[in-house]
Amino acid sequence: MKIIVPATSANLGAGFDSIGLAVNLYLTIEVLEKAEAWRIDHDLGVNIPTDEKNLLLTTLSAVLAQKKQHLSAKYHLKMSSDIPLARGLGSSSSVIVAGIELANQLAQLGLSDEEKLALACQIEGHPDNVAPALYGNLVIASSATKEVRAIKAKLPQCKLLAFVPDKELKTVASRQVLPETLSYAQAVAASAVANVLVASLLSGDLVTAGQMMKEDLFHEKYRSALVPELAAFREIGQTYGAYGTYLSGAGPTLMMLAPEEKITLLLQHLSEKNWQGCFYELEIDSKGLQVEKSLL
Ligand SMILES: Nc1ncnc2c1ncn2[C@@H]1O[C@H](COP(=O)(O)OP(=O)(O)OP(=O)(O)O)[C@@H](O)[C@H]1O
Ligand SMILES: N[C@@H](CCO)C(=O)O
Repeated sequence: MKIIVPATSANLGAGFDSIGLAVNLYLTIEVLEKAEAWRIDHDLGVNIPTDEKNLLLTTLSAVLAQKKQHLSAKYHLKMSSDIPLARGLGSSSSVIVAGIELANQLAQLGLSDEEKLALACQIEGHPDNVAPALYGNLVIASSATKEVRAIKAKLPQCKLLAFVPDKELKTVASRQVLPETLSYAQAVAASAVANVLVASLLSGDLVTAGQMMKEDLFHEKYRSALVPELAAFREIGQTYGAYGTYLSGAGPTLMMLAPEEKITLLLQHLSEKNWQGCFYELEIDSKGLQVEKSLL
């Protein structure tokens, strides 16, 4: 059995903690033979555990505990991923979604998509990465009230260009620079920008959506000191024809939405900056979580 989960790019500016899209980089988990103890073979570096401490297996345990289930067997697993870790492309959410599906498959839980999303939100804390990791495409979601609500949509036709810096930025660290409170007037203004962002995305108006990404009042201005390339990335985008730019997730990845015919020119100007990192031309993943040779 094989579980495949896409990377995700959250926030899109003003959609902080509630909007995200799935992109075509993948985490793959393969279940191999039964074993005396859990073992995960991977090449993700020495900081990623190969035993029960791995987020995949802590997620599996949390789901089994919540469902009052127990597995009689342990397995040898193979994990591979082309999602850069701690870069703002939802690496942790992809593992959480994979861990929920692993529990679903091995314990035959028969979880619905809604139950998987609710579990994922409990573990991750917000839905903007886990929802598109599960469903694919663009998802606008809220777990702010008791029920998790998620609306699936298609991103209007465009290309995605990401700059992924060489350095990690953990979500926890990137959230520490955010203010604890916003005034009533600030909250009203920030949600007005977010509302227009959503309306423009759903009506296919990427020009307005790009404006609203830039006008975010929830998080980018507080985080810009952590990602010094943001201002120049945005300026190049604006000058050479991108629809919009935003800090992907908690950063440091920067994302640009642009018409296909502008990508070469944009890449040319961005490359001249000689920043430390890689550029990725990405596509939307429209499938989300996939299981091959399902046990259910
Ligand atoms: N394949 C994996 N196996 C186990 N743990 C992982 C794996 N991928 C990511 N993680 C854990 O998640 C951490 C990164 O999560 P973090 O939320 O900081 O960033 P991200 O999910 O990559 O980006 P963002 O949430 O901003 O989109 C890693 O440092 C590691 O602890
Ligand atoms: N919305 C989250 C995404 C990263 O988990 C943030 O920006 O902190």
